[in-house]
This record gives sequence, structure tokens and C-alpha cells, in this order.
Amino acid sequence: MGFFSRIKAGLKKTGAVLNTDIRDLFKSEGRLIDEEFLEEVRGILFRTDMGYDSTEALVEEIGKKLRGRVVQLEEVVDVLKAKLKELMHQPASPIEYAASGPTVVMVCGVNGAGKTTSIAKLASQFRSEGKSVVLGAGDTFRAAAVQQLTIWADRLGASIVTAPSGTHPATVGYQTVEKALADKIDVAIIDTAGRLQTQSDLMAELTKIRAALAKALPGSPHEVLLVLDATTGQNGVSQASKFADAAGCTGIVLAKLDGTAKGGVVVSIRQQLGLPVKYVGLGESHEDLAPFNPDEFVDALFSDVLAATA
Ligand SMILES: Nc1nc2c(ncn2[C@@H]2O[C@H](COP(=O)(O)OP(=O)(O)OP(=O)(O)O)[C@@H](O)[C@H]2O)c(=O)[nH]1
Repeated sequence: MGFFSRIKAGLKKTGAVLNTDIRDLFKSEGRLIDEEFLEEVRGILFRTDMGYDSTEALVEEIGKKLRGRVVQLEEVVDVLKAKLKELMHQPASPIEYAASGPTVVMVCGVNGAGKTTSIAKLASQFRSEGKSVVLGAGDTFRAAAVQQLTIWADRLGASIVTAPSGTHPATVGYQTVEKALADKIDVAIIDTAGRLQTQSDLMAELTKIRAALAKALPGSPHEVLLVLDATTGQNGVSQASKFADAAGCTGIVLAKLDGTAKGGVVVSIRQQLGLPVKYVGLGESHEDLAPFNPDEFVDALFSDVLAATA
């Protein structure tokens, strides 16, 4: 499946809410765009977890372009799509590769967000591009996490650096980058233990891990990816701001987008934090990761609404 059909399948739940509800606004021949209509659209957009600012920006745009006119569904959808694309615009390349030497990617997030799965997916993607990969098992608290990552490394043909339980994760990060340098490995992906954004000591630890990577290879980490569970909707936005402060996040991997009707949170993250969504997780297999492309995301989100009226 190409990106479009995969993301369309992944966005089924969000799309269902959005498309059915918007279509329902147009039961008769066209609809007058007045305050009542705008209020109804506001409610629908809000339910997809787009957040206050994005919802207001979209409603305002519809008002500005169409207020006082009787229009068809397509015209409203066109305005929504154009504005959404504008709100989410971001650089095309998901990963900022190092100019030379290994590219170092640090991965963080709350417990159960989908970090390990996302690391496996990223490793799989890099391997399919012919890149060599080393994983750093930085979750030294949980033996199971190390085990799981080791299984993925074997399966995907990646190297792995592990350390005895209780080793400081910054040490594992440092050693992983050292190995990448020594063995001329293209990409080092450093796992970190899950933590809550309210645990200030653990958040400070992220700053230390980051510093250790920079010490092992100045200029690294090249990417610090925060894995967010899309099903948490707006909660993800507050998580992201804390992680961004502590770890200097460069982008988001939005996991579990397939399991939620809250896919609109993508818009909110971009708007409120300025952080690009770099990848989306669309299932549990190591192949279920897609680089995020805002234009295709928007087209996929609204594809059913137009198909139904075609
Ligand atoms: N449907 C779906 N499930 C996912 C996705 N990503 C991860 N999962 C599932 O979410 C659960 C948690 O994923 P993990 O990768 O173990 O999460 P983690 O953040 O590493 O967890 P901790 O190490 O406990 O902090 C697992 O059951 C995964 O299979 C996704 O994109 N879609």
C-alpha cells in the first residue's frame, strides 16, 4: 500500500467522525454559511482534537471566504483543506541526517506510548534504505525492554548496545555512539525509559543523556524524537511541551494513529508547539510507519467526504 491508502486506512476513525458529521450539515441543496453553520463546524472540528487555536483558525477562514453565501459541501471542504495544509506546512525531509559520520537519533516518551515499536519501525525503514543501524538499549530499568529491543535488532539486522541493569542511560547512549563511530554505522537510535512529564528527576535525566551523546559526537543528537500516543489526543500536547524543554525534541512520532478518532491532534501539535510530526505509526508491525506528509494527510482525511458525493 502507498502512503495515501495506508494513512487513509489509519485515519479511518478520525475520518469517519469528520466526514459523516460534515456531510450531515448538507442534507439539503447547499447551505447558507452563517453563524449557526460556523458553530456546528466548530463542534465537529473540536471533536477530532484539533485544539482550540486550530479550530478557530479554520472556522474563521470559512467565515472569511464563504459567509453569507449558499454553498455546496465541496466548497467548504476545499477551504478547510487549503487552510489545514497551510497550518501544518513543514520541511519535506523527516530526518535531518548528519553531513558525515553517523546520524544519532534519540527517542523518548511516556510509558507505553509506543517507543520500542517505533524504534523497530524506524530501524526497519533505515535498513530498507540500505543504511546500517545500531540500537542503544537505554531503558536500563526494565530487562524486558532490553530483551524486546534485542529481538528487534536481530530480526532487522541491526547491532545493539546493552548494559547491565542499573547502568546510567547516559552511559549506554555514549557507548552506542562510540560503537557507531568505531564501526562506521550510518544511524544510531537511542532508546530511553518511559517517564512521565511530571517526574522532574527523570526529565532532567533526558537532558543528561542528550549531553552524553553530544560529548561522544559533537553536533549530535541530530534528531530527538518524542513518541506520542495519538489516542491521548490533547493530553499529548502538554506532554510534548515538557519533553521538548527537557530533551530538546526536534520532532514527533505519532504512534497509534490507526486506533483513534483524535487524529486532529496532529494539527494541534504543529500549531501549538511548532514541532513537526515526522512519522506516524499506523499499526503494530515494523512496516506500519509512514513519513508524515501534511498535504497527503489532509487529502486522506477528507477523501471519503468527497468520494461519498462523487
Ligand atoms: N495499533 C497500534 N499499536 C501500536 C502502535 N505503536 C505501538 N503500538 C502498540 O502499543 C503498545 C506499546 O508499545 P511499546 O512500543 O511497547 O511502547 P513503549 O513506549 O516502548 O513502552 P514502555 O517501554 O513500557 O515505555 C504495544 O502493544 C504496541 O504493539 C501503532 O502505531 N498502532
